[in-house]
Amino acid sequence: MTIDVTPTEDAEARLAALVELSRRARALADAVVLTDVPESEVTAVAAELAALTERLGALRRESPRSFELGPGGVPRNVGNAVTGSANPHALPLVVRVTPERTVRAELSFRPVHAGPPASVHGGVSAMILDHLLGEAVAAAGFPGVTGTLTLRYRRPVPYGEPLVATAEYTRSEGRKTWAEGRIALPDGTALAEASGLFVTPAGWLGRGAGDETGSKSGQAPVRER
Ligand SMILES: CCCCCCCCCCCCCCCC(=O)SCCNC(=O)CCNC(=O)[C@H](O)C(C)(C)COP(=O)(O)OP(=O)(O)OC[C@H]1O[C@@H](n2cnc3c(N)ncnc32)[C@H](O)[C@@H]1OP(=O)(O)O
Repeated sequence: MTIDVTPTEDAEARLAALVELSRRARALADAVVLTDVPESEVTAVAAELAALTERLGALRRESPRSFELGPGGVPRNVGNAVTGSANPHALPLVVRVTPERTVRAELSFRPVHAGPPASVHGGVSAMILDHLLGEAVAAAGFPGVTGTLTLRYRRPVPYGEPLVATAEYTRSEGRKTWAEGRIALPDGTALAEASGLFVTPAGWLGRGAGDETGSKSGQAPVRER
C-alpha cells in the first residue's frame, strides 16, 4: 500500500471544495429518491446533471483518492466509500477510537439507503459494519482485509434517526483476527450485529504499519504475531 504525503495549502483548499461538492451530491441523491416534481422537471434536471457530469469529467484521475497524510501527518482516506468526506457514496462515517481501542461512530442513514419499506437496506448495514470491524482490528494493531463477515439482523434499521455503531477486536491467531460489532439505537438496543474474520495480507507484515496508519490517529501499529 502506498500513501500520498505532504498536503499543501492549495491541496487542502481543493479538498475542501471536493468535500463540499460531495456533500451537495449526497443531498442531490436524497432529492432524487424523494422528488415528486412533474416529469418535465425531472427530465430538465437530468439534462442539467448530464452537463454537470461532463464538466467534472473534463479532467479525470485514474482512481479515487486513497490513504494519504493530512495536516499534522494524520492519515485519512477521503475517497473511501464508507468514510470518505470527498466520496458522495460515503455517509461519511466518522470513526473514533476509544481509549480502550474499541471503535465507535455516531451515524444517521438517509433515504438513499432505503431497502425494505421505511428501513435501511441490509447490504448497507453490512457495509458499515464491515468497515467498523476493519477499523477495530486496525485499532488493536492487527489491520487486515475482510475474509468473512457474518450478520444478524435483529430489527429493521431506520433511516433519518440517530444511531450508534461500535466494534471491538476479539482475538487473533497468526494473520487472522476476529472482531465483533453492532449498529444500535442510542439506548443500546441492537439492530444489526456482525462478526468478522480479517486477514492481514502477508505484504503488510514487518513494515511498521504504524508509520502509515500513524500513532497520531490513535491506531496501534501492526502487532507481533
Ligand atoms: C500496512 C497498512 C495498514 C493500513 C490499515 C488501515 C486500516 C484502516 C481501517 C480500514 C478498515 C477497512 C475495512 C474494510 C475492509 C474491506 O472491505 S477489505 C475488502 C474485502 N476483502 C477483500 O477484498 C479480501 C480479498 N481476499 C484476499 O485478498 C485474500 O483472500 C486474503 C483474505 C488476503 C487471504 O489471502 P492470503 O494472504 O493468501 O491468505 P492465505 O495464505 O490463503 O490464508 C491465511 C489464513 O487465513 C485464512 N483465510 C484466508 N481467507 C479466508 C476467508 N475468506 N475466510 C476465512 N479464513 C480465511 C486461511 O485459511 C489461512 O488460515 P491458516 O491456514 O493460517 O489457519
